[in-house]
Amino acid sequence: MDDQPEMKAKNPWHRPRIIFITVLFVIGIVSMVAIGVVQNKPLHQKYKYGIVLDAGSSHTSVYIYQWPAEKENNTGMVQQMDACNVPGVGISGYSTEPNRAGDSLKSCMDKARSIIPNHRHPETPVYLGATAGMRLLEMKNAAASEKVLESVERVLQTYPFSYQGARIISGQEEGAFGWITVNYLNESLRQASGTLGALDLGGASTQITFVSGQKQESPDNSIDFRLYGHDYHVYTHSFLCYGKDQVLKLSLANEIRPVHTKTETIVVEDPCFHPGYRMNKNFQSVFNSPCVTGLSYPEKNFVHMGSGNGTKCHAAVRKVFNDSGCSYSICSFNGIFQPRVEGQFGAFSAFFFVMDFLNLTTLSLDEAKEELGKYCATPWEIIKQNHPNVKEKYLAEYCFSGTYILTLLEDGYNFTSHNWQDIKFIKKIGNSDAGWTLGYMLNLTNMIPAESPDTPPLPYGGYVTLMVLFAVMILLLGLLACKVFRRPTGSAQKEII
Ligand SMILES: O=P(O)(O)OP(=O)(O)OP(=O)(O)OC[C@H]1O[C@@H](n2cnc3c(O)ncnc32)[C@H](O)[C@@H]1O
Ligand SMILES: [Ca+2]
Repeated sequence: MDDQPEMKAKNPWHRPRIIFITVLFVIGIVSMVAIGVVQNKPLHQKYKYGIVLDAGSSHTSVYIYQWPAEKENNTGMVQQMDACNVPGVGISGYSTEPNRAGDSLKSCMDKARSIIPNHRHPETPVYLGATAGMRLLEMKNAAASEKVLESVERVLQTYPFSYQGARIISGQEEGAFGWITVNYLNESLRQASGTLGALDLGGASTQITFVSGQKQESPDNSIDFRLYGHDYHVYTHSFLCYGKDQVLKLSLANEIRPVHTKTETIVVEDPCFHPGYRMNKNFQSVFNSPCVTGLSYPEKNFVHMGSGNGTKCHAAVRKVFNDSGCSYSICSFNGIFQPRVEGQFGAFSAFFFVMDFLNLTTLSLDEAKEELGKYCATPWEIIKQNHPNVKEKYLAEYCFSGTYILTLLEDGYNFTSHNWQDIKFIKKIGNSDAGWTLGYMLNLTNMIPAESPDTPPLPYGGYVTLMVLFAVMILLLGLLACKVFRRPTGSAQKEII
């Protein structure tokens, strides 16, 4: 028993060995933490890109989207990187010279090529979707619409991207993808809670889409989605010819009909244009659309003269809605089934442009009607003086467009003063425009899974924190163990001293 402490005290390697083991232990722990951190660190942000061309009736816009390469299936990850407005008219406006349709896209496509990194070009998908302008052209002249699509296809194929096709999308798709876009951007798809309805007003058609708990009486208007593990029963309808440019033609045509055409100068008085507004127009510009049907018209010009009367304008616009003949329990207009509107709505495109210009976005329905009445009665000269920088065509039409919007929402879709505040007039959500294009791309690239993707139980930050805490705990335990392990030796040494 006496020999033992003497032997330990004499061992010259005892202390260095403990130091060596401790150092190794510390290095081990530090390496473990370092490897954990490095291994799980997000890779240097790498983005992927996608391009969607919205070939609308009034103009084409090119949207470029980007998303972090490793997070394709996470909601809210795809963002709009850039939007480019193609100069000139929409592609359906090139029906008589189709080659110019493709050429018109070049400036925006060149821009896309310059802002997307070169090494991503071959894998960047390009989609073109045409909406109501091309639907109408197809109805009027199928061969011309085919040529226009061929022309845009030829040009898009000259770019180094992955061309995925140019086609006319259906009104149902336009409504559904607009709904997906706003709910994806609003991050409402992951939570089973409320979604946003989508209201889109274009130049040639308008769409209404919302989740409805009521019985869907018309299969054409009903879509079922399963997204991120949730089921959605969505009502949608697209009214062709009810975009604001076509309704202007319809309502003008209604006012022209009673006019006696034998007189020298035909004057059409219009309560939806400001007093003092006088413009020479061609009958053809009103009657050239398949939306304005069954009428012969004189090959003459007419004088379009404003009288600025909100009440009469509302009455004139009201005539474009047909309220008779609903074969369902409930309809919007023109015999189309529509359940009662439910929940919150995002109203975008021309709903926003017009209501925002008129400063009506935050008013109640009654206040909006009153303000609009005053605006319509304002003389055209004063309107022009007050807005010298606004395009004159838009400026002349805001009274009509505002009246159409209020009439469509109240008399058409049956919103009331009680649920008026449920409509939010929006242009963007975050940095991305509200519209059908993002939803279209998410769908075609399978970026919205039916089931919720498996997510790690801990976020990255939480994972690293836990790793560090555990490492520190093990280190402390190790040191404690060393101390306890050394204690008998120390007391034995003391005994010798
Ligand atoms: O959906 P479709 O019917 O194909 O048409 P579009 O896609 O071309 O239609 P937009 O939403 O781009 O525009 C809708 C209408 O609003 C008009 N518009 C665009 N910007 C506007 C602004 O700032 N003020 C007023 N009107 C505007 C435009 O000329 C159209 O008549
Ligand atoms: Ca549109």
